[in-house]
Amino acid sequence: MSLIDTIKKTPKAELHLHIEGSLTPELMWDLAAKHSVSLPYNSVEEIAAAYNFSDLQSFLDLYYAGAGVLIDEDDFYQLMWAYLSRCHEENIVHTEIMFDPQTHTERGIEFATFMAGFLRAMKDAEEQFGISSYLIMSFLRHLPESSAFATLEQAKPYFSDIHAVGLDSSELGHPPSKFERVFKQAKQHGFKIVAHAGEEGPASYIWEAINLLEVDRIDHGVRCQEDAELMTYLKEKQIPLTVCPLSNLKLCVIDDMKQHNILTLLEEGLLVTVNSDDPTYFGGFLNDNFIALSESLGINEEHVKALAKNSFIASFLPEDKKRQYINKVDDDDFRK
Ligand SMILES: Nc1ncnc2[nH]cnc12
Ligand SMILES: [Zn+2]
Repeated sequence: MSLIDTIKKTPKAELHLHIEGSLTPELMWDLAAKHSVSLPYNSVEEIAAAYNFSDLQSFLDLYYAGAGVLIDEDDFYQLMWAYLSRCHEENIVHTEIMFDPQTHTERGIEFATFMAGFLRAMKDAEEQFGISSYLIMSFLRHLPESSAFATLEQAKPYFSDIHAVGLDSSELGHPPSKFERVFKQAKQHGFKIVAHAGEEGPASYIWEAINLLEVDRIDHGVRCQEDAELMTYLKEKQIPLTVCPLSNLKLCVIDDMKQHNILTLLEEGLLVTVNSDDPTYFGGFLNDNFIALSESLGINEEHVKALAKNSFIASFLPEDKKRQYINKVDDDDFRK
């Protein structure tokens, strides 16, 4: 079997995916027409052609504008359903999905509207495809701490539907320490904790995420290599990094995929996983990220299996489920 077939057929979990970043240009176009939202584009092709970014902020500006077409419950259903259908095609059997409540509540959309759409699609995907999915509620770090506290409060009726809280948006100038008190409260409510750190920001932000937010995983974390002590710590504690190769390339964190450090980190013994981040903006879903690594870094079947196993180890699934999936990665029967 070719490596591409192995990539496609291997059961995988995805742990770093922003649902708003899976909005296709086609769905954006259709929903804009449905709600008479004006877009600064004249066609689906023009939307796709606009996706050239110089850094994280240049992407975020388009990403938040694009989310403006998501208005009613069915829009959020369609968004989630499209992503989970793609998971089914890609053999993603479990996914932990970030959503940004403030992107919607700041526009006057009710918490109940997007939660109902998301949860209905997640239930349908579980029933029709057997895909399990968890939600990660992410706070926008460019907004004040008070807004994150208000979001945590608004989420109260949905606490049992949410597995973890996270931190995303503009990293530079918004260190994890800004949200220490919110995450302390979230932890007291029993949530798992993740945070974007070390994507554009320095290694010190990764230390803050570990020491102040007490994260269970770091999202991105690729700048950890700048601090040898941090590398040793991440390895010893096996703190997972949810790495997003095509995202790093598109946002100019690296100039060339050949420079990506994911293979070095894997071979050094860090618990790294492959993820798509915002697949429709960055030119590829999960399997495309694996394929990019095979083309540029020459990853082989053993690497693919190790990365797929890591995705389950690093997930928030119960231990027995993790074990079942890890065994399945080694079980050649899934390829037949
Ligand atoms: N790659 C990324 N970094 C920070 N915030 C994000 N929100 C969506 N994608 C993001
Ligand atoms: Zn992200």
